[in-house]
Amino acid sequence: SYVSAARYGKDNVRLYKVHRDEKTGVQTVNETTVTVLLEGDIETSYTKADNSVVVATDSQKNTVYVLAKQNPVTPPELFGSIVANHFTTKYKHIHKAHVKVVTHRWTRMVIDGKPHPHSFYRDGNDVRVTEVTSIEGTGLAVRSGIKDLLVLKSTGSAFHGFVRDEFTTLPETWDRIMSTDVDATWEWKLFPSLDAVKQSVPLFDKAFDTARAVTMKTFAEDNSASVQATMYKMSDLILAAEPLIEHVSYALPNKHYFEIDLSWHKGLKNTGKDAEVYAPQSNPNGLIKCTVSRQ
Ligand SMILES: O=c1[nH]c(=O)c2nn[nH]c2[nH]1
Repeated sequence: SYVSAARYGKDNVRLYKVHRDEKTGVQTVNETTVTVLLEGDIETSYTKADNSVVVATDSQKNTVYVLAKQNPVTPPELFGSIVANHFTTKYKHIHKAHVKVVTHRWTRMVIDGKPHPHSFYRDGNDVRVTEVTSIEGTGLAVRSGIKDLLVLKSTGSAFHGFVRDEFTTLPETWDRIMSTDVDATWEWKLFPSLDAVKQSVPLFDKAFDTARAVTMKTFAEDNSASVQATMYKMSDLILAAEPLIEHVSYALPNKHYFEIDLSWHKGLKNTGKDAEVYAPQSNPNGLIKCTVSRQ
């Protein structure tokens, strides 16, 4: 047997950094969870118990904190690139470094109509996900995204015209609840170097804000014929917004809400146009995935 693939590192490195503006007294915070995984000439650490090739995961964790002190931690695409590039540059036997930066929401409080200088709240469980792979001699592959953005619309969603055969029981509907947990990813054109990432810094926050806004606006406004049709529209709009984005992917669970027939109780009408009381389903759920790429 032989090691056909291997990568190792530190997961769940929690990182918080504050910026203090001495002049205005305004403080800004950033909280992330970082994962580092290294690849390279490390097989002997598995096959020969040779630890001489092991950059300890503890050292990798230390490196994240040192680089966070010495460099900007935002946008996450920049910080992830700095960390990934560090490992493929400093260690000649490490040829690939994968860095994932999950940014948690701390939204500044507005108190009496004014943004508060140092108070924040978690206005949603959705996170900004950034994954950077530094490939020695090639460049930096950057993927950005949104995860755990839970959305629901109470109408404006239909599903009919699908295959009907001896396996079909699902009734057609022209008016249904649609709910999903958005997992969106957009892949940037390969950056040849860390400098190239630095030159594109203004694009990353703009792309994230656009992708989040497009996702919610399209979800809300599209008279959805299916999850498939709506997610394609979202992807197309994100590609149109940023030429450096080459692929957009969505993975959307269809979180079903089932009508409950209450007619057994004195003929109570609660189906079709009379439906008001529904049973949210934990499982099973639909799962609709797609990747839309630039022509
Ligand atoms: O939007 C939907 N897409 C599907 O493929 C599907 N299948 N059942 N319900 C569904 N809803």
